[in-house]
Amino acid sequence: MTTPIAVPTINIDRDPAVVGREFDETLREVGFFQIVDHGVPDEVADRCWEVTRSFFDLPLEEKLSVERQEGGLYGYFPMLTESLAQSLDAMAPGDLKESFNMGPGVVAGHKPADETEASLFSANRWPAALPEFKPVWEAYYAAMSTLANRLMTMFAHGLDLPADFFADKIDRSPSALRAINYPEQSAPPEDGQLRAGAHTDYGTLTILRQELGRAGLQVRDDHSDAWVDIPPTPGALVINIGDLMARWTNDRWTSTLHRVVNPDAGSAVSTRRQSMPFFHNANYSALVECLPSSLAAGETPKYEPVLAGPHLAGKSHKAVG
Ligand SMILES: O=C(O)CCC(=O)C(=O)O
Ligand SMILES: [Fe+2]
Repeated sequence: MTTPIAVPTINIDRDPAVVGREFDETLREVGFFQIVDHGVPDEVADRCWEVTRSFFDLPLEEKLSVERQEGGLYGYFPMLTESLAQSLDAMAPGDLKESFNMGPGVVAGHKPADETEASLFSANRWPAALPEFKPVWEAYYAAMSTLANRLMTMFAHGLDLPADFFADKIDRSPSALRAINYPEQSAPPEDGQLRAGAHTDYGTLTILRQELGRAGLQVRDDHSDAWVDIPPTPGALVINIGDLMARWTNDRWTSTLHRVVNPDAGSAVSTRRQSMPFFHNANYSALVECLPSSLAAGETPKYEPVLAGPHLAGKSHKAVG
């Protein structure tokens, strides 16, 4: 039997060129790692985490007052609204989760290219019952954007590109901050129904905060034909790359399949789980095509060039119908 892949923990408070090199070594094997010493202030992260829990504890009608609008991507998604497995065209029941989603909002001076981009830059919805929710989420969104930009610079180093290679491709990115609540399961799941079905993320990179003590996130290891746990680790954030980065690198870096499994039935302790992924994206009109530094002599690009925005919107709509 092959040894399962290791998902390393990397301190990023070091020379970005050295860290980028370590990212490259890891991402050639598996599209996931954890980071520590990432500079996100604890109070910004913890206040956001706590107000989010209060949001999910609100009565359903309060949550529905900020429900996602038809065709939109932001606001509250009730239980079973999304099936991530369907983003890969697999047939699967709705995921056993509810979520709240925030986008960049309307950005002054940015003129969307078309209606789809305008929907990604539409106004956010905020729950009236929690006045502190909006400023606290905006602060965490800003901290995640700053961290994502730093990681993209490190990625450029790891890919032998100029440090600012991605800068003009991510300066108007429609990134999304999401909070997910996976409630206790009082009834058995349907066949093939998970907390989050197997999927790859769609964008450049994802920054995920998991709840300590609530396992469930697993990544696919094709070499050993197994699912490998990513344990929630104090102070660490999980980083994974999405499909756009895999396309950019011609699969030198893999957009790894992952899922969130159901808790054991009849557990004596609470199995409610909260997580907060920040899905970083490239600009809507950024052309994502094989990077010359990722093409070995004699190789041809595996993917057609795509515009980042329509690729993202196409995948989201498959998952939420
Ligand atoms: O909740 C988690 O730990 C991961 C969720 C996830 O992979 C996603 O929403 O894309
Ligand atoms: Fe994911």
